[in-house]
Parts: sequence; structure tokens; C-alpha cells
Amino acid sequence: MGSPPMIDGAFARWLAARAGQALLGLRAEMGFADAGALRSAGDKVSHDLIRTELAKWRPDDAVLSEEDEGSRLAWAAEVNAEAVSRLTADRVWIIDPLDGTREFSEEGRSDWAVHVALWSRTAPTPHGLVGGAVGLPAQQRVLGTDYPPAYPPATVQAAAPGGRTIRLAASRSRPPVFLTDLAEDVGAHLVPMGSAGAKIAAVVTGEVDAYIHAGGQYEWDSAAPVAVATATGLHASRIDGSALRYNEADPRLPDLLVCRKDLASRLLAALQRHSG
Ligand SMILES: Nc1ncnc2c1ncn2[C@@H]1O[C@H](COP(=O)(O)O)[C@@H](OP(=O)(O)O)[C@H]1O
Ligand SMILES: [Mg+2]
Repeated sequence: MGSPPMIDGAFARWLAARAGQALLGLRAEMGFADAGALRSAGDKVSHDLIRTELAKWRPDDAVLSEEDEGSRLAWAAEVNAEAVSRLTADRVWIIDPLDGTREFSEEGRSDWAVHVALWSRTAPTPHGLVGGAVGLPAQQRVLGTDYPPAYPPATVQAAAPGGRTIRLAASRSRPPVFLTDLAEDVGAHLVPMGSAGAKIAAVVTGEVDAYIHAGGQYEWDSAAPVAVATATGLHASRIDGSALRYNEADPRLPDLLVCRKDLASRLLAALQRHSG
């Protein structure tokens, strides 16, 4: 087999695709009888593959992966900088080897993803993400910053008279408590789905108009999909409108809004009313 692409965005796509193939193979091999075993094996196989390839092809870069020991710890940047290499590194790969682990273990579901993002200290944007890819293996596609999908999304319809209903993606297992009221307020209907990556990909492709999450998440849940979403021209922020920031000492990033640019001010105003 030849070498992977040199350019980081294309490398991220290559890596997400390879991990996705391994995960599809695992599903076929193990079946769905023991969901817990399939989930654990999926996390491990994808993590090990991505870790091995990063060590081989990007040995100087730091990595933050959900499956690393201690990944959820909140460090004090000034105290732990020496011990935690990502806090001083110029380039950090932020990885969720299997996002939507629960859906991965349910037969017939395609809302699970592989996230590979690259953060750079010298990035021109507040989020710091300079490349990334979201693999959707069961949908036979990878979305990446190397070929950002068109904006506005191809399947967006023109507004119907009287205002079109907003399709609002939300976690199928842990939706924010305020979301039902917010949806009613803005005339949206909720589309329950698993995986932050799959939901943001659905905004990118125009299957839904927005995704709102609150109540808990980590940087790896959104880094790669946010890299792709912002590369296409979509809005992505915290639910209070402030910037999403990655490779922080504390990896918790509990809430976000990703949506079409023309909906952002309306949804942020509604979030201000409902999420407080
Ligand atoms: N309240 C919470 N606290 C921590 N993580 C959360 C969370 N709600 C959602 N997540 C994480 O966000 C991802 C998408 O969640 P959901 O499918 O419910 O939308 C999942 O990642 P993983 O599947 O990688 O664990 C899930 O663990
Ligand atoms: Mg995740």
C-alpha cells in the first residue's frame, strides 16, 4: 500500500475512511447480538488504527482522543504544560474514533461517525481547526475540509409562504431539556438522531437546518464536524453565541449551535430566551 496524502485535510479524509472500513468490517464480523461487546470493540479498533497511523505519518504532532486514558481530565494549563504535550504543541489531532457508539451497536442505523480534526496554534480562526474529516461509514461517505460540500446545502428548499418549518436535529437519547419549548417558539420540528458528527453532517448536506446541543459534550464530539461545517460556510458557535474553542486545558465543550447562517440570529435569540 502507498503512502497517505501529504496534505493534512486529505490525510484526515484518508484516516477517517480507513477507520470507517475497519468499523464496518467489525459490525459484519461480530453481528449485533452482544451490543456492549460490539461498542467496546468498535471504540478500541478505531482508536488503535488512528493512533498507529498518526504515530507513523505525523509523529511530531500531539493527539487528543476520546479513548486515551485521562482524556476527560481538566488540566491547569500553567501547571501541567510539561506533562500534557498537547498543551504546548503547535499541532494537535482531535479524534473521536467512534461518535454515536450506541447507534453503531444497533442494527440498521447509519447515524454514527469517525471524527478526525487538526487544531493548529497559528490558525487564523478562534476555533483553531485547520482541517478535518467526518467519516459516515454506514452512509458510504466522508465529508472533509479538503473538498467542502457546497453552501447553501443542495437540498435546502425555498421558504414556503408563511415561513417554512425549521428541521432541528437533536440527540435521540439526551436532548437539551429546553428544546421542545424552543422548537415550538421558533416553529421548528425536532429530528432525533444519534452522533454529533452525523447531526452536523445532516446540517452540512441540508437534510436538517440546524443542530442544538446542551448539557455536556467534549471537544472530540464536535471538532471534526465543526471544521467541515465552518469550511462550507455554516454558522457554528456556543449556544450563547460565543466562539467554540478547541485544545483548551479543560476538554469539556458542553453546548453548541450549528446552522445555516441565515438562521443563526433567530436561533441564538431563541436560545437566550429558553436556555437560561
Ligand atoms: N450530556 C452529555 N455528557 C457528555 N457527553 C455527551 C452528552 N450528551 C451527548 N454526549 C456525547 O456526544 C456524542 C453525541 O451524542 P448523541 O448521540 O446523544 O447526540 C456522544 O459521543 P460518543 O458516542 O462518542 O460517546 C455522546 O457521548
Ligand atoms: Mg463522541
